[in-house]
Amino acid sequence: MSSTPELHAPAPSLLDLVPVVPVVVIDDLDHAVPVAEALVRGGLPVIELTLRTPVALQAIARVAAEVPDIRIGAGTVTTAAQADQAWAAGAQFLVSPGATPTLLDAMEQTGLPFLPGVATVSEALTAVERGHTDLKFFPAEAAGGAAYLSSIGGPLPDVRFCPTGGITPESAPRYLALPNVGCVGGSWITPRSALTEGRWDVVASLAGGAAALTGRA
Ligand SMILES: O=C(O)C(=O)C[C@H](O)[C@H](O)COP(=O)(O)O
Repeated sequence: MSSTPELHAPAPSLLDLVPVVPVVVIDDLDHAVPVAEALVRGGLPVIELTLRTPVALQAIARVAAEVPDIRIGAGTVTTAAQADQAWAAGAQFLVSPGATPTLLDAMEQTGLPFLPGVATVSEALTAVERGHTDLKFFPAEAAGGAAYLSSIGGPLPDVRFCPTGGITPESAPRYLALPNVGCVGGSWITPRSALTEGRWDVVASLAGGAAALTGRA
């Protein structure tokens, strides 16, 4: 019997999907699908929908069901229960602003890829001890910015980050130029005013600008 070797390409890291992961706050459930569609149109087929509003889980479920072209994740996962709820709603990845052992347990148990949040070298080492080398650096600008990440790249050569928090289209290239940064996160792509006014064209245009960002300033 001849056998064709199957190709098992490793799933790309969450850090290598897009240069900027849009961090989105949804107040009105009806905004979820048009926002996601606008991001896809603009060239950013990834959305981190934060669990900060009462409709967030429903919004994740809706996007997962109705916008197949986007990779939908849950952000602001701060409790074990939220990790489970996000998984059940259809989230395809999880992002947390920090990481406790309980939270790491819960996120691991979902089987989803996730980015645990860290702000210090010790926190990063704690995550690495558990096998997690793709991390969120939060709050990026306040915790030391690109200079901080550059400094810790020597002692932590195997760790890569998605810095998030206070990053702008102007500062993003400084981060993206670092070898230990795969992407950045930011909320500037989906301003609240654009959502409340239904300006999906604005979201698509901001997504287009973010999708074109690189480490070359
Ligand atoms: O909600 C979370 O899980 C967070 O960790 C916070 C967000 O990532 C930042 O609020 C986004 O930062 P901005 O682009 O400065 O708005």
